[in-house]
Amino acid sequence: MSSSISTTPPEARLPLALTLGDACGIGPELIVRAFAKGEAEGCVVYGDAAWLAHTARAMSFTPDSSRPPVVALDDLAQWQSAPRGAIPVLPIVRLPEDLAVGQVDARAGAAAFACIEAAARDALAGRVAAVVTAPIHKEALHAARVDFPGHTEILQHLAGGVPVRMMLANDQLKTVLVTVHMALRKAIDAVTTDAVLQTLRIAHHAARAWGLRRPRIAVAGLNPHAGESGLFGDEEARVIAPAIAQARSEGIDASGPYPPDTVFMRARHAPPEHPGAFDIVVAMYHDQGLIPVKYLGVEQGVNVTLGLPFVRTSPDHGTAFDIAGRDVADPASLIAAIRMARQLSAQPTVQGEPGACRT
Ligand SMILES: NC(=O)c1ccc[n+]([C@@H]2O[C@H](COP(=O)([O-])OP(=O)(O)OC[C@H]3O[C@@H](n4cnc5c(N)ncnc54)[C@H](O)[C@@H]3O)[C@@H](O)[C@H]2O)c1
Ligand SMILES: N[C@H](C(=O)O)[C@H](O)COP(=O)(O)O
Repeated sequence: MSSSISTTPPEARLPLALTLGDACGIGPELIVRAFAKGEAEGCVVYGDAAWLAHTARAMSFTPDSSRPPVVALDDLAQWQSAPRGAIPVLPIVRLPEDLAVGQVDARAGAAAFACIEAAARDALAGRVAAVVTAPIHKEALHAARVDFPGHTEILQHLAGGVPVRMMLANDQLKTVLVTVHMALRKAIDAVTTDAVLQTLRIAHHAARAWGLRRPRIAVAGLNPHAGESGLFGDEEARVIAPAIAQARSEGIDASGPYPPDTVFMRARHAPPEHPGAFDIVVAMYHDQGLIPVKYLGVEQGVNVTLGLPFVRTSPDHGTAFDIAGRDVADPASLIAAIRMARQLSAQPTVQGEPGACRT
């Protein structure tokens, strides 16, 4: 993760579960590319060995980077016996051969869900060190009658409904969202004092576990210019400020609400031009928090679910149906997600119930 997060090398005892994602998207080719680059060492793919082998055959490789062999495991316990450089696959699903890459297909949605479920089960049972998820397509999931919008909500459900928050992070910026996958009209109503306070507690707890003694958390407003003293809305004074005050009384270094259009610029850590006034920005809704991180470079960003009893990371991009199957997708964000999962899972207290935090 960021150079500002202290880490220790992971114990190599448990593998990372790497889910296949939507087979019609770029996930499978990114997984092959990550293994070919030697960046997925210690990962076991929860997916379909035949589909991955087929994907690998369709990709081009130079003499410096050869096509990794795919090995189907009978059991997770066999993962360490796979040859070095091979792609070990726990065959959770068998995908139909007539799936068309680049298209929404309920069968791909159902398979993606089965892989996530299996990985989460193993993470909850302590059989894997972390879960890294390749991208899924939300329409395919919906077509498969999976009643969750994304991984965040699926994993929250499988973990028993614990409070979770989505964080998007790169080396320069970390944002944690109060609301995630919902219509903007609903998101505005879902910005409550309790939801903001819970976000602050979860973000503070997670950042402390990364090694920040007193994380500086900026809170974005909801309205333009954070309401301009009530001229453009009163949620800042009525809803957000009381959450900040309560968090501060609990020892959390929260401040704001700040004008949303400039708070990310102030938090950006890229010295010397951008010294970074804050460690984390709490954003009120999905696009407010995700656009600044993705705009800095979709290849750098990592999505982390905070609050789960296990580590879960993901690339910050989606299934990219427009380029799937063309062998042009950039594996950098998936590789960053794998690296971050290794680092965070080496931190014993990174996840879990935050409660009220006093420093
Ligand atoms: N982690 C996840 O599971 C995840 C994350 C984001 C979006 N999604 C889902 O993915 C689906 C498609 O979303 P979208 O089209 O809005 O966003 P997208 O990220 O899939 O694609 C947006 C643009 O970025 C490009 N792009 C994305 N990843 C790339 C890569 N690795 N290399 C090169 N170019 C890349 C695409 O070609 C496209 O032009 C939606 O269903 C969305 O909800 C899933
Ligand atoms: N909101 C995420 C993004 O835009 O990157 C994406 O939809 C993935 O969400 P899950 O991790 O919940 O699948």
